[in-house]
Amino acid sequence: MTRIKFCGIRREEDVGYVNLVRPDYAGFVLAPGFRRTVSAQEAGRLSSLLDEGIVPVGVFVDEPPENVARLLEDGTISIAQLHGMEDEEYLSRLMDLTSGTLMKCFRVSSRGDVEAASCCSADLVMLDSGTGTGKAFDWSLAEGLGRDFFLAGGLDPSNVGEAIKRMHPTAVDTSSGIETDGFKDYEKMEAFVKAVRSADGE
Ligand SMILES: O=C(O)c1ccccc1N[C@@H]1O[C@H](COP(=O)(O)O)[C@@H](O)[C@H]1O
Repeated sequence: MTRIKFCGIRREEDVGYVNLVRPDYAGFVLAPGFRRTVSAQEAGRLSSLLDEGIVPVGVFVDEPPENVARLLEDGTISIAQLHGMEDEEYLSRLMDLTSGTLMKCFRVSSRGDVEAASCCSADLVMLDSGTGTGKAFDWSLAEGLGRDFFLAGGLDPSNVGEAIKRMHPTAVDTSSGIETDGFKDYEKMEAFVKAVRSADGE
C-alpha cells in the first residue's frame, strides 16, 4: 500500500481532520518564514494530539543540525525532512547528534538531482519541485532512481492516482492539493486518500 503524508498541518482543526482520515505521516513546517510555519512548541502540542500510529514529521530548511536533533530526541517529531541545501557533510554532522530518521528532499529540475538522491546517505529521500508550491516536477526525470522514495509536488486528488501508477513511490506527500483558500480541507483530504487506495487496488 502506498503511504500517505499530509504536510503543512498548523491548526488543531487540521489535526482533527488528520485523525479522522488517517494518513501515515503528518508534517509540520518548522522552517521559519513560510506561510505554513509553526513554532517548535506549537508543533509539539499539535503532534501530541495526533492519534497513535500517525508519524509526526518536521520540515526544515538549512536549520542548524543541533536544533533538528533536539526535536528528534525530545520526541516532538519522529522524522526530520530536510528541504534545503543540506549536503552529505550536514547529514553526517546530524547523524552524529541523533539516531532519528532523516529524510532528505531533492528539488528535481534535472537528472543530476535524481542521481544525487540515489546515492544520498539519508534513511529516506523525497523528490519534490519546491517548497510547498503546489507544482509538479517533470516526473520523467525520476525514472530509474533505484531506491524507495517519497513523491511530492503538486499532488492532489485528481493526479495522485496517475502519479502512483506511473512512478510507484513508497509514499505520496501533499500540502497545497488538500487545501482550499490556504487552509486544510477535510473533503480534499478524504478524496486524496480515496484516490490513493483506488490506485493501489488497480
Ligand atoms: O509547505 C511549505 O510551506 C514548505 C515550506 C518549506 C519547505 C517545504 C514545504 N513544503 C513541502 O513541499 C511538499 C509539497 O507541497 P505541495 O503539495 O506542492 O504544496 C509538502 O508536502 C512539504 O513537504
